[in-house]
Amino acid sequence: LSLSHAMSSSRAAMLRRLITHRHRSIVSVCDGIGSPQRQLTRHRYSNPHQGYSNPTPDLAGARAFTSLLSTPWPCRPRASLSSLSFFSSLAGRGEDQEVEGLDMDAGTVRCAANYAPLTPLSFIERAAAVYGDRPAVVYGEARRRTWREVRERCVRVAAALAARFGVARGDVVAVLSPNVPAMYELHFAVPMAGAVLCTFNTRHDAPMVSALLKHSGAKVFLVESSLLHVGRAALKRIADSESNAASIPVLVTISDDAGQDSGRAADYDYEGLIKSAPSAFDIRWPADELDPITLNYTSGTTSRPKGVVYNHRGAYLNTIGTVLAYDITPMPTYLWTVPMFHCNGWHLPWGVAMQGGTNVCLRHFTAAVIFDTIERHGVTHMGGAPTVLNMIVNAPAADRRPLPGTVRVMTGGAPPPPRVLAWMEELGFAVYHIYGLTETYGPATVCTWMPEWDALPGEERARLKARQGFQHIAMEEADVKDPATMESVPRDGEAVGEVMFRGNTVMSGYYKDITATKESMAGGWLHTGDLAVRHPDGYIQLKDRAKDIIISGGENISSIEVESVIFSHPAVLEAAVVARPDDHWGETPCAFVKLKDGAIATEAEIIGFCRERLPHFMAPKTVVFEDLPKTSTGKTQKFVLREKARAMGSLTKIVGNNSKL
Ligand SMILES: Nc1ncnc2c1ncn2[C@@H]1O[C@H](COP(=O)(O)OP(=O)(O)OP(=O)(O)O)[C@@H](O)[C@H]1O
Repeated sequence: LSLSHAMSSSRAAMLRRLITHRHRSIVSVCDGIGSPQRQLTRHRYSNPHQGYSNPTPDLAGARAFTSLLSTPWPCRPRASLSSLSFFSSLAGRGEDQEVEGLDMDAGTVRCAANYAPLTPLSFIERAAAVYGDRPAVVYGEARRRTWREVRERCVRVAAALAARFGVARGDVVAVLSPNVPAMYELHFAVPMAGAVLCTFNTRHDAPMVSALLKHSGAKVFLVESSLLHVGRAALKRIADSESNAASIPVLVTISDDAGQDSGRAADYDYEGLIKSAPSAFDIRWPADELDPITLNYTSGTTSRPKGVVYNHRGAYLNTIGTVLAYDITPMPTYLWTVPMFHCNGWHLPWGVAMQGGTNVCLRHFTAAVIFDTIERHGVTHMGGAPTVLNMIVNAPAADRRPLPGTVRVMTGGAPPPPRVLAWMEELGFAVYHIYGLTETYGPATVCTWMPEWDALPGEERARLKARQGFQHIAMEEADVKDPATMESVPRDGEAVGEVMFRGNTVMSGYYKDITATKESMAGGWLHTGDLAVRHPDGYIQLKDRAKDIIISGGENISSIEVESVIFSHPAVLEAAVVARPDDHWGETPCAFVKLKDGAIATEAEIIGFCRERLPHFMAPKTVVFEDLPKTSTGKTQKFVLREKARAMGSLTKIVGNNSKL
């Protein structure tokens, strides 16, 4: 609770009682430093490290404060990420916070002893204390740093961001980088500076990167050396279109070799910044656990990428949920094959710190590199979209190595074909299937495995594992609902509805798009746009994205089901099925198929294979053999294929009196 110094202490005390009574919580209002609301100051917190001094009372401040109080708590205005700093605390972690009554009659309080805003930053503090001398990051032959060293580097990066570039609470710091150690460190360093980390997809081109830089309002832009050409071209586009030089982010290069800071504005170097950082810096802990921690853009599979805001509380909870869902016990060795730019690496930069594990970083990988690295470092956990699993199971025998022990693999991001899951298990991997969206901090459900299923035949096990399952421990609820009535669909494995979520690991919102935010959460549930059924045992199974479902002769066809069958054909490497417009049927399934190297299959053969295994109306009527266009998160860009199928025109020709050809 912050109160204006303009008020008498008795009025302040009265207001405090009122607020506590009305909201049953203590409201942290604003920090008053470095913001236009300077006059609104923290009355009951003080922080000796921040050089706080009594400001002059000011009417505008008092008015702003009054209007804040009259605004219901959940609706306080939060217009932009930087304006969130308005609500931030001066205090460190509230050590000098006075005791506040939560319910005086019941004798309960909220104070530093029993409350700290949840944040994944606390994981690295603990890791440095508990696992200080153990390896935290391994990269290439030479790079190996302990948890104490990594934590120290993160604090120095935070100090440099604040001191060199004036990064303040709520500012956005953008990064374009593969999974190198700096990318890992920035997941802690940027929030330690009180700022918001925004990671870009490494396959984006300069126009897209410049659009996202502008949209995010990033103040600093860190670019790994192999992507500098994209980063520089993006900045040039902004410079060409902007008259205000201050709105062009500062470029910092991340390179493998410890470089020197040349001091030239456009030429900062990550390692140089660490070397020249001020030695003392107080981590800017979030004042409010709902303060933003990261800004993630969606994969752009169905439309242009949308900016999704995560908060500290959600990130903390989702990390715990994911670590538990994925059986990450203390001191794992985690291989970084999931891009950290995708939903913050499914929250495992924070998750590996939580369990004091070793992060094996990789810039690029092939199946051979994966097998080699697993063997060399004794990898216990890794993750990947189904395309990565596909790469592993199709690796030539010469590239494979025996696994040193059980390697747990978390897969998600797209529907995993049951056949691929079965092959992975045959190779000795233990696969965990998760499902979620950028809007749910990545992982939101897990196909919880029941021990009695171990005894089932391989194909049946894979079929069960391909289901998306239940919400993980940190998500309150996942359901399949009819979006018109918001009623849950019956648990019969047949009625199709939309997957919806509610809970603490649903995004804060779409950045700068309150209309889209409200729409996405209409009725108190996050609407996913994914269509699914619920089986009698409660497990959710995705059938399609709403945009991908094929409607043929009035029957719904799940493209995922047809793809699963095509995938099980021995000659097929990848498959995607989309709707082809049809004058008679409305739509018919059209399959795009990539064959394995050297394999041969004809259109008639693929269609026949499907007709033997599926109701005939579900079998593709057209098969096209070609490479599939992908997003950088490994998803097939079905909108591109749909366009191609549309261009083919109708397969059935109506020749009059409704007779067809
Ligand atoms: N395990 C899974 N099984 C099936 N589909 C999945 C799974 N995990 C994720 N998905 C799909 O990925 C979607 C979430 O993807 P993400 O948030 O990365 O961006 P996107 O939805 O692909 O991009 P955009 O929203 O920009 O079109 C889900 O809505 C779902 O359709």
